[in-house]
Amino acid sequence: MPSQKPIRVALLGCGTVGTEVVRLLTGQAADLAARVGAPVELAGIAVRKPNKHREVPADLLTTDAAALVASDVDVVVEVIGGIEPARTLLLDALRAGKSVVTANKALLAEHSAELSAAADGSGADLYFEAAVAGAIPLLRPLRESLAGDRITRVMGIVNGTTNFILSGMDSTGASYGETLEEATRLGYAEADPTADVDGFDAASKAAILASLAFHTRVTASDVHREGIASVSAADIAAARALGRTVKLLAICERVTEGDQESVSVRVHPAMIPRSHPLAGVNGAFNAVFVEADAAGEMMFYGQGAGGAPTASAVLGDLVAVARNLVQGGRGPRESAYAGLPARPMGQTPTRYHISLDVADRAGVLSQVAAVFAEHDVSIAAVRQEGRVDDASLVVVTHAATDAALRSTVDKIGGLPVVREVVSVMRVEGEET
Ligand SMILES: NC(=O)c1ccc[n+]([C@@H]2O[C@H](COP(=O)([O-])OP(=O)(O)OC[C@H]3O[C@@H](n4cnc5c(N)ncnc54)[C@H](O)[C@@H]3O)[C@@H](O)[C@H]2O)c1
Ligand SMILES: N[C@@H](CCO)C(=O)O
Ligand code: NA
Repeated sequence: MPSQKPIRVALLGCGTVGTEVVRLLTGQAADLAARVGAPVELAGIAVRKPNKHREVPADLLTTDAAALVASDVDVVVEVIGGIEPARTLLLDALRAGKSVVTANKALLAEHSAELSAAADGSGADLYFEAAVAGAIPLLRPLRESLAGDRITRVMGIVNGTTNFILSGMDSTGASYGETLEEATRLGYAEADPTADVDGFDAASKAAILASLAFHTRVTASDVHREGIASVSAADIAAARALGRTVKLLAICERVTEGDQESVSVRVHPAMIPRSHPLAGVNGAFNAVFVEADAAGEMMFYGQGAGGAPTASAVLGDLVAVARNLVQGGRGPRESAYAGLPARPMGQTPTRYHISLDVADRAGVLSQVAAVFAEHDVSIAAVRQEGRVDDASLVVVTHAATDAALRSTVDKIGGLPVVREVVSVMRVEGEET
């Protein structure tokens, strides 16, 4: 057993993740001590409701999180969530030289500059593996394992709730509303699912991923965000007809134009081929596809949410910061030296799938094609199927700027021969 002085840990928040952090920390105390080289001791747990029943030691509970942070602790683990009071508590901890482990993506996506500066000021560690894709080791590979490579793209499914809903719509053909109800009933979607279904959660994670991948400070406001509420059963059926499926993707891309580089960071639903590795990621699982110059393509897959999986990542970080305290040294600092500009969505190259109901008569296809040509959008594939008195027309484009594609869709929707724009969706994951 290590004889070193214990590493004292303050836990802030004891909900879904916090409860599991306590369980792992106490249940594996001897192994953790051996791995760290000193006992890791829970000094206190800050909660809001001390009388709520919890499977944690009652004598450690306090409602005064600020006093716990200010007490004689070495590490602060934050699993409260939200901006305040988490921001102030963590800034106080870091400024006092206490290392921080947090799962709080919303906070990091807005305030990582301030938090990193506070950590640098005192030499404390700031670790946050649990903030993106839960248990899946992803941030450490980006920050450390791939630090010698040049990452060009990070694309993934980073929200379990929306993936559960889209997978359900795909397998049953049901509407978005019906599937959301089912997800809520089964406890996957929260009572207020806004952060998930409107893409806020995924956008925070995309900002964190892009910052690490491109050594550039990216915040949530740099991320173009679209949720899944407008994905219809018709969109899913249109994807299915083309051998594709719809996923909510977080996409972080390095865009090179001449000698200018920028980063495009976006969250939106997109059709991907069923043969793509991300297409087989169903239910509440997460997966992230990374492309780097030398390493090539990599995929990280596993449980992106849930108390125990998220606590696994928190404990991994806790062991890392505790080891640094015992052995000396520090984890990686923020690396934002590249400072690449964020590319506006309108200027980002994307591809569209457009499904239309059109009149079935001579010249319709050429009228539609003319609108694409007018906007300099090149067509990759067209499929037309005649029905009794109209026709279904499906167009898949080559890459063009998102603004040109949007204008094309607007103009096509206004053509008298177009009866209905059935489905418009971006296409990712293959060259056409
Ligand atoms: N649940 C997941 O699957 C998951 C996955 C990855 C990351 N996260 C992140 O982990 C964090 C915690 O998530 P959770 O699911 O455990 O949330 P939760 O709502 O279950 O738990 C948060 C707890 O913090 C408590 N709290 C609120 N304000 C407090 C305060 N001022 N002082 C002390 N306690 C306070 C709440 O009462 C609640 O019990 C969030 O940042 C979340 O985004 C969660
Ligand atoms: N609400 C998130 C939790 C994990 O961050 C999800 O559904 O993926
Ligand atoms: Na992770």
